[in-house]
Amino acid sequence: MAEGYFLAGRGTDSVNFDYFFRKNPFGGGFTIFAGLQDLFEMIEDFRFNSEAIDFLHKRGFHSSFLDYLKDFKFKGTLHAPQEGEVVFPNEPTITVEGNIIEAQLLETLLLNTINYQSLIATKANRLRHSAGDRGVMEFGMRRAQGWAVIHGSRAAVIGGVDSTSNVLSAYLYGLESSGTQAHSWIQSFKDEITAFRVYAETRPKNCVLLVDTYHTLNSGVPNAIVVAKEMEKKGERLSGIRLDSGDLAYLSKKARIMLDDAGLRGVKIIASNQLDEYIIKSLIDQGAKIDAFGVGTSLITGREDGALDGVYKLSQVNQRPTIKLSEDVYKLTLPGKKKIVRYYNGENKLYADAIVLAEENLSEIDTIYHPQYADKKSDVSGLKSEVLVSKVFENGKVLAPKKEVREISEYRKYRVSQLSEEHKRFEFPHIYKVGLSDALIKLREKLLADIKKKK
Ligand SMILES: Nc1ncnc2c1ncn2[C@@H]1O[C@H](COP(=O)(O)OP(=O)(O)OP(=O)(O)O)[C@@H](O)[C@H]1O
Ligand SMILES: O=P(O)(O)OC[C@H]1O[C@H](OP(=O)(O)OP(=O)(O)O)[C@H](O)[C@@H]1O
Ligand SMILES: O=C(O)c1cccnc1
Repeated sequence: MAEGYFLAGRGTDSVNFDYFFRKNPFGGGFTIFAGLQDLFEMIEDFRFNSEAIDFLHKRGFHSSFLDYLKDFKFKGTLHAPQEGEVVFPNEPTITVEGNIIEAQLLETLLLNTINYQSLIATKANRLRHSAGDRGVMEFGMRRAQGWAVIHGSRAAVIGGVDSTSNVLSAYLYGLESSGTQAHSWIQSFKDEITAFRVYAETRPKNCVLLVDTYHTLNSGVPNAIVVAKEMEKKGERLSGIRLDSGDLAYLSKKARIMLDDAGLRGVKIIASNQLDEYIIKSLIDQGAKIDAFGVGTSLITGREDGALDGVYKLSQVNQRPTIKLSEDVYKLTLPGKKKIVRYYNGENKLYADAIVLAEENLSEIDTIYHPQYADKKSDVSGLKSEVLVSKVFENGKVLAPKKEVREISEYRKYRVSQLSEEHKRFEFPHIYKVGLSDALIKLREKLLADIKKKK
C-alpha cells in the first residue's frame, strides 16, 4: 500500500487514523491502556537500513520508492491518554495524523504493541482486584507466547502485579524481580532438608522454600521450620514457603498453624499452580492463609482471551471525513478528527465518557447520546469534565514525559479507584456510558446520506 500511495503521487495526502477496540477483554467492564512508551521507542527506531532496502529490492519494490524509504522517518502526530488510563470500547484511544504512507506503515506496529500490553495490563488488574492487598508475582515467562513476554511482564506491573520472575524484563524496565526455586532444586539433593539448608545459606535474604516436592504437611513444612529456626540462630529470617499443588486453602491453613505454633508468624505463605483471578478470589473466600500469589500462564497469555481486538481505522483524508459501513451497526466507524471527553460525578468518580469532534468546545456540550440509539441520552451539563487525550508525539519527538513503570502503575491504581464497584464486577459488569456529541452524530448522518445518494 505504501508503495502504491507513493507511485500514485499521494505521498503527501494527510490522513487521520483512530485506534480503538470494540470489546473489553475477559467480559470485564473496562480496559487498562498500556504499551505507549514502547510504541514511542519503536517509532523513533522506525527506519529502513541498507539490509532492509536490499531485502525489499529483491521482492520487486520500485527503486524510486526504495529511495524514499532510505530517508523514511515517522513525522506524524499522535494523541493519546496517559499509559495506565482506564479506557472503554469504541473510544479513539490513539489518533494518528500524518501523511498517508507513514500513518499506514505504523498500523501493525501500533496494534501489535498496544493490543497485547493492554490485554495483559487488564488481566493483571483483575488479579490485583481479587488479591486485594496480598502480593501478586508474575511467573509466566516459561508459558508465554515467545518474546512477547518482555512486554508482557511490563504490562503486568502496570496492571497491578508487584514483581516478575522474568529478570530480563526487570532489567530492561526497572521492574521488581522476585523468585523462589523449582522442584528440580529440591530433587537434585539427597534429601529435602539439605536442599532447603543449602538454599538458605546461598540466599538468606528473601529466602522462600518450595514445600510440596515430597509431602507438604509431613515433610516440606516441618523441614522448612527446622531451617527457619537454624536461620534465626544466625540472625537471619526465612521469608516464606511456597505451596505449588494440592488444595491450597486447606494446606495454607494447616501450614499457617504449624508455622505460628513454631513461633514463625513472620514467615509468609506463597501459593502457585494454575491460578487466575477466579481461583484467587475463591481461595480468599475460603479463608486461605495465603500472603502472595505467583501467577504464570493465565496472566501472561491473557487466558481466556487470546487478544484484545483493537483496530486502526481511517477517519479523515485531506480534511475529508470518511466512514466505513458495515452490516453490523456496531461496526460503523466514526468519521473525522475526534477526542475523548471524560465526565465526573460529584464524588469525583467516573460518570461517562464522550467521543466528540476535535474542534468542539466542551462548554457547548450539555448532552451526550448513545452511539446507536440517539433517544438514549445523558445530561452532562455542569459536570466536571476533561479531555482525556493530549498530543504525545510530534515531529519525530516524544512530547509525553517518560515515566517509570511504577509511576504508571500508581496512575492506573488511582484511575481504577475512581471507577465505581459496579464497573469492576467480574460478572456482568455495569456498562460504562460512552456517548457521542450531537455534532459527531450529525457528521456521521451526513456521510451516510452522501453515500446513499451516490448509490
Ligand atoms: N482450595 C481451592 N479452591 C479452588 N481452587 C483450588 C484450590 N486449591 C487448588 N486449587 C486450584 O485447583 C487446580 C488444581 O490443579 P491440579 O489438580 O492440576 O493440581 P495438583 O494435582 O494439586 O497439582 P500438580 O498437578 O501440579 O501436582 C489449580 O488450578 C489450583 O490453583
Ligand atoms: O500459573 P502457572 O502457569 O501454573 O505458572 C506457575 C507454575 O510454573 C511453575 O511450575 P512448572 O511446572 O513449570 O515447574 P516447577 O514447579 O517444577 O518449577 C511453578 O512452580 C508454578 O507451578
Ligand atoms: O520463582 C518461582 O518460584 C517461579 C518462577 C517462575 C515460574 N514458576 C515459579
